[in-house]
This record gives sequence, C-alpha cells and structure tokens, in this order.
Amino acid sequence: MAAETAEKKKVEVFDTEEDLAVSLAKYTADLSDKFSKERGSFSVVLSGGSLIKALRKLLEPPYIDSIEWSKWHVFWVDERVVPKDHEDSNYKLANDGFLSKIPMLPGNVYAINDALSAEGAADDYETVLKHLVKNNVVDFSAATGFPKFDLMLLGMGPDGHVASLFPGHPLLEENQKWVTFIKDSPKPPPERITFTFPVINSSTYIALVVTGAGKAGAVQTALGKSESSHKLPVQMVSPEGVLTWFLDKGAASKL
Ligand SMILES: O=C(O)[C@H](O)[C@@H](O)[C@H](O)[C@H](O)COP(=O)(O)O
Repeated sequence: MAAETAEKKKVEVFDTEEDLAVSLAKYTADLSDKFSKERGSFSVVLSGGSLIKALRKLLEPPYIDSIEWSKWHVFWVDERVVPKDHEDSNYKLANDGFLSKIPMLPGNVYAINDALSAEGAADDYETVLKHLVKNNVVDFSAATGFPKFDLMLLGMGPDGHVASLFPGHPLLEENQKWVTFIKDSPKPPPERITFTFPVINSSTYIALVVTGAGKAGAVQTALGKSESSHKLPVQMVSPEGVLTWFLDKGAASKL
C-alpha cells in the first residue's frame, strides 16, 4: 500500500513560478492529448485565484496550436454566487485570462447559472453534471458513485482551503451531494457553490498548484513531518487517481 500511495502522490518543486507555469502547461497538454484520444473529450476543472495565470503558457506555441481545444469541457470546482460579469466571478477571471483566448466551443464551458440563489445554483450545477455523466462527457466512478473528472486544477489558500471547503467547516464532511453551497465563507464573498470532497477525490488526475511563501505553512502541514491534530482541507485531497503538487520555492520553503 505504501508503494501505491507514494506512486499516486508526486511533489514537484520549481525554482521560479515561471518554471512552474512551463511544466504545468506540458502536464495539462499531455493529459489533454491522452484523454482526447482515449475518451474523445477532456473534462477539466478550474479554480479561481492565481491558478488562471499559472495556465498562461498554454496560450503560447506550441500548445495554442497543438491542443485539440474542441475536446475540452471546462468546469469550476467552486464559484462565487455573483453575476458572471462581476469582478468576484471565477468564471470572469478564467474567461478574461484564459478561455476567451483559446478556441473553446462556447457550449463546452459550464458556468453556474447566475440567476439563481446559492442553493439553486448548486442544485442546478449538479443536475448539469448528471446529464453530462449520462452522456459520457464526464466519466463516472463506479467505485465511488461520483463523477470522475479527467483533470482537476486546484489552488490552495494560505489557510489550507481548497475549492470553497474551509478549515473546520461542516461542508468538509458532505458525502452525498456532488455540488453544495456555502453562505458563510470566511473568505469573501460569503456565498459560493463548491464541489464536495467525494467529487474532488474521484478525479483521475489532480494538480495542486501552490506558489508563494505565504502558503509555506499549510504546505508544511500537508507534506512535511510536523504532526497536527486536525486536518486541513488540503490534507483531505486524496484522489482515486494521481495527485501532483506543483510548488515554487517559496511555497516549499518550510519542507
Ligand atoms: O473562490 C476563491 O476564493 C478562490 O477560488 C480560492 O479558493 C483560491 O483558489 C485559493 O484561495 C488560492 O488562491 P491563490 O492561488 O490566488 O492564492
């Protein structure tokens, strides 16, 4: 088991954020190629925050011309419940910085329904996912009974949160729903929808992209030798598939 666990978790440390971005582009492009060939489509889940900028090398040659963008289906691991053109929208962040610069098929971009309440938007997103699983656009894990995304690109907050799953919050325990909502997020804005851990952990590949010395403490808790009694959300990321940490020197400085 130990060997299997070791094989399923990789930690890569880069001298600079620029080096990290180069490697993340190759990693994503290779998986795009693999799943486009194997499944005829590629389901990619994005986060907010600095992740979008970390994907910038995909917008350059060779990737911009070689990736089969029409195979991509893009989702969000979490979204703030605000209009799509609001400054706080994770959709807007991704669209302005990435999606509008690639030849994505508009129908393959799955933003939340911003006309609904937090609860309504979470239910609606789960319904959308159920249709896509039925049509085989999104894979399904027979082992867990949850959707199985090809690649999840996760960021992490300095407090160790991933998606909108925050330390000590009851949502960490959600084990039925695919998508849920939070109205008391400790990080503003307070209302968000988020994938649950069973969905996150059913993924085939997860990249945890973490940069900057401000994250070093949480990275140390997750990957270092220090023992802590309560688990940070990032420590609950444990996919069926392969987890790769992409760290820069700052984030890895306490390891
Ligand atoms: O909805 C949010 O508030 C963001 O999506 C958030 O969860 C983000 O991904 C992390 O805080 C990491 O952000 P940075 O990479 O910018 O530090």
